Amino acid sequence: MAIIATKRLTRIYGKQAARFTALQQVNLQIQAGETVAIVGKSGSGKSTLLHLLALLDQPTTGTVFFDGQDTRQLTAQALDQLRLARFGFVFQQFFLNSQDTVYENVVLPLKIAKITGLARKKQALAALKAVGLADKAKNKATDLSGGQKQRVCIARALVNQPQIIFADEPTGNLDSVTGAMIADLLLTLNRDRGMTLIIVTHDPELAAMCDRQLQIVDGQLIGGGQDDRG
Ligand SMILES: Nc1ncnc2c1ncn2[C@@H]1O[C@H](COP(=O)(O)OP(=O)(O)OP(=O)(O)O)[C@@H](O)[C@H]1O
Repeated sequence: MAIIATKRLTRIYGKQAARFTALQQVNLQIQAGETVAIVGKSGSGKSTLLHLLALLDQPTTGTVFFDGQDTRQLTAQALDQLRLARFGFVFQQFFLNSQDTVYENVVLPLKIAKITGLARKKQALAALKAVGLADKAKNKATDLSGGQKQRVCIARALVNQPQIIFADEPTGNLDSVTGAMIADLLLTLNRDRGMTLIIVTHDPELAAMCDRQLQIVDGQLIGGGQDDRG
């Protein structure tokens, strides 16, 4: 069974004259362990789709299924729990607490999940080690390079051992060499741990490294969805 599937997923922003259909009737399936790039021109609806798949936003019509479950049937609290336990997020703008240490940033999802004591410390340090930043644990986040900051974000995303990592332009703020390192790191997590990766990207190299590309044109999925029967 697909870990994520959508049926006629549609998102309309605004009302009346400002009404805009950002995503239209998207049907797709993503299997556990896949790496999927969401590609398309600026404004085509990529981030809109990612936010819906990650259950950060709700469709106007249509459905997202997670592990076969219709997510419309979940309460807000159940959705929060699901995201916290199963999803990790990486964004272009990092969203680190810059005055906190690297360790404090990475440990945050574990605190929210109420994991305490030695288990928390071990998990956070293991995540930092996985991204090659164990030696920077005590540094302030603000003192890191762009590539290092993104590695902290990846450590934070994987610290809860999620099933899926959602990334929105994870290499967008990085030079090409650093971007390639980050792309490699994400793909390594998929290979070594089986984490499903769903990545919005303008970076053709990163997109080509993924198993599959979902092509979005004007809010419609024109290729790569696996299931377009609707
Ligand atoms: N909150 C919103 N209210 C109104 N329109 C929105 C909103 N968010 C996005 N849009 C519009 O929906 C369309 C799709 O936006 P989206 O951010 O999904 O595109 P994108 O493909 O991710 O673009 P980019 O590559 O530039 O990030 C755009 O035309 C955008 O202006």
